Amino acid sequence: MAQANSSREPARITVLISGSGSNLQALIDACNTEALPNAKIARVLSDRKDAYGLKRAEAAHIPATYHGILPYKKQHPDESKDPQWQEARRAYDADLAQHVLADNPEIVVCAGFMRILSTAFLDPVKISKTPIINLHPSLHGDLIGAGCIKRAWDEYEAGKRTKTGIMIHYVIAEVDMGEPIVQEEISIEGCKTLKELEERIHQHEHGLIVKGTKTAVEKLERDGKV
Ligand SMILES: Nc1nc2c(c(=O)[nH]1)N[C@@H](CN(C=O)c1ccc(C(=O)N[C@@H](CCC(=O)O)C(=O)O)cc1)CN2
Ligand SMILES: NCC(=O)N[C@@H]1O[C@H](COP(=O)([O-])[O-])[C@@H](O)[C@H]1O
Repeated sequence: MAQANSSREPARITVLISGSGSNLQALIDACNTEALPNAKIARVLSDRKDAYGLKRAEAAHIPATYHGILPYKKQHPDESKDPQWQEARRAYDADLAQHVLADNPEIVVCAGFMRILSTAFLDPVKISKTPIINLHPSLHGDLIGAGCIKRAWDEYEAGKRTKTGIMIHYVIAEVDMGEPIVQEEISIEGCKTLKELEERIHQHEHGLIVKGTKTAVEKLERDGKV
C-alpha cells in the first residue's frame, strides 16, 4: 500500500454532479482523513441548476458552478430534431473542459454526472494529463448507460439475475467501458422494491467512491504526478 505523501500539496479534485450529491458528500467528508488523505475538492460543477449537490458544496465552502446546456441548444436551434444535439453538446463540453482546467485539478471525479462526455471535453483534459474517473452502478461490462439500477431490478424481478454491482472506472469515450479501478458486487436478494435496491446501492457507493478516488490519487503519486 503506497504511503500517503503528506509532504505534498493536497491533491486537487474537481467533482462533476447532476443531482443530490450524496457521493459528493462522501468525498467532502473523507478529504483529509485516512480514507482520503491530503486531498481537497477544488470545485463542484453541475449541469443542473437545481442539483442539491451544489448546496452541499456551498455548505462546505467549496466553489460551486452551474454549467447549463440550454444556452448551447439555443445557439444550435437547427439541431432541435437531433436528440443527440451533437454540435450543442460539443460546444458545451469544450467550455466545460475550460471551466475544469482553469482550476488545474489533478483528477476529475464524475459523481452522478448524467451527461455523456464527448471528445470536445475528453481530449483537452487528456492533453492536460488529468485522469477522469466515474462512479457507475453496475459491474464492468454488465449494464451500460443511465438507468442501470432500474434495469438490474427489472431483470431481478424477471428472474434473470440475483446480483448487480458498482464500480469506479476511468472515463473514456466509450461510455462506462473504461478500465475499472475498484468494483463491488451487490446482491439484490432481500430487496422488496426498487427503492430498497437503490438505497442498498447508494450505501455501498459512498464507500466505494472514496476508495476508488484514493486509489486513483495513489496512482498519481506513484507516477510522480502529485
Ligand atoms: N464519454 C463518457 N462520458 C461519460 C461516462 C463515460 O464512461 N464516458 N460516464 C458517465 C456517467 N454515466 C454512467 O456512469 C452516464 C450518464 C449519463 C448517460 C446518458 O445517457 N446521458 C444522456 C442524458 C440523460 C439525461 O439527461 O437524463 C446524454 O448525455 O445524452 C450515460 C451514462 C458520465 N459521462
Ligand atoms: N450512469 C451514472 C449513474 O447512474 N450514476 C449514479 O448517479 C447517482 C448519483 O447519486 P448522488 O447524486 O446522490 O451522488 C449514483 O447512484 C450513481 O451510481
